[in-house]
Amino acid sequence: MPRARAVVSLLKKEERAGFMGLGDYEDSYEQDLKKRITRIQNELESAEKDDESLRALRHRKGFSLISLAGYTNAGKSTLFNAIVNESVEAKNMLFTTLVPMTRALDLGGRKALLTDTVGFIEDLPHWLVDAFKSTLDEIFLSDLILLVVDASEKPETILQKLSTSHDTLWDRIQGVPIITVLNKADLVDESEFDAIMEHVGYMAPNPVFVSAKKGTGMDALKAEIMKHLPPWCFCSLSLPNSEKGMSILSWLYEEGIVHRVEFGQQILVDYEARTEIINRAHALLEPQEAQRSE
Ligand SMILES: Nc1nc2c(ncn2[C@@H]2O[C@H](COP(=O)(O)OP(=O)(O)OP(=O)(O)O)[C@@H](O)[C@H]2O)c(=O)[nH]1
Ligand SMILES: [Mg+2]
Repeated sequence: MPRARAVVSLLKKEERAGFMGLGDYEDSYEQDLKKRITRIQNELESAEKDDESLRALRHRKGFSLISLAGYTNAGKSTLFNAIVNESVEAKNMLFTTLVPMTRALDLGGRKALLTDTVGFIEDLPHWLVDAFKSTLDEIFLSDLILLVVDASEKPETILQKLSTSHDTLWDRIQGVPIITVLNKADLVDESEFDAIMEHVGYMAPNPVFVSAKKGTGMDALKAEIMKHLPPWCFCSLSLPNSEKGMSILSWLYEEGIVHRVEFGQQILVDYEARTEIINRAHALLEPQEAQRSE
């Protein structure tokens, strides 16, 4: 926040020509930058407040975190709304109140937090880059990044933006998978598709074409998301047929996908969940109670 505030005051001071050595400043660009700074300030403010609680909740609850990243105007917010409208929202309303641009979704039984972020802008002055970078933390914490690109731009521009986005993300994400989403497919015709694929092929081998505005390509995108979520493991567990066993079972229903339950002297349950959930379920049982096979 103090940094963002300094950024605003710096900008105010420097509103005259010659700012950043770029000569005359166009009004619209200046306005755009100011609006962006206000948004970054808001993001910083909410990020500071929510970061810890979000991270803690996410880990405790076994959520996967998916972030929308990309240049400004690529259509991230439109895509965010399209995905949210098409998906079942997870019942955990806590997240919606905690973080305005994050929604808890239920993707075929897998719970995910989808977060919209502020877009990259070209030629950010270096002192602003620092302030901006902290808003990227949301992206760096992700399990999966949807890198949204405006496919209606020239193939050269698409490639250049993809490349800059990768450079920005690469150092910090350490192997987090990136799905390239070529948005605004409704503005692209057949021959342009081919030109885009030729240009971006090596950088984005399996891009998904969507139109966030028209809602097309969403099934393919969801399938791609499911494919890239952190792996879950199958596990069979034998629980005591007791109050404790029942409460672990209901916890498993909440945290994972329960495929089969058989009630007898023991409760036999086949389920699927993140490894940390499987380990916790196991740890909740006394050694003699647990019989696990994976
Ligand atoms: N034709 C078309 N326009 C789209 C599509 N998706 C988004 N747009 C338009 O593109 C513009 C930018 O969309 P946003 O969703 O605000 O873009 P953003 O990436 O969130 O931008 P920032 O928040 O500034 O980073 C808006 O005018 C949208 O209506 C699409 O699939 N097709
Ligand atoms: Mg947006």
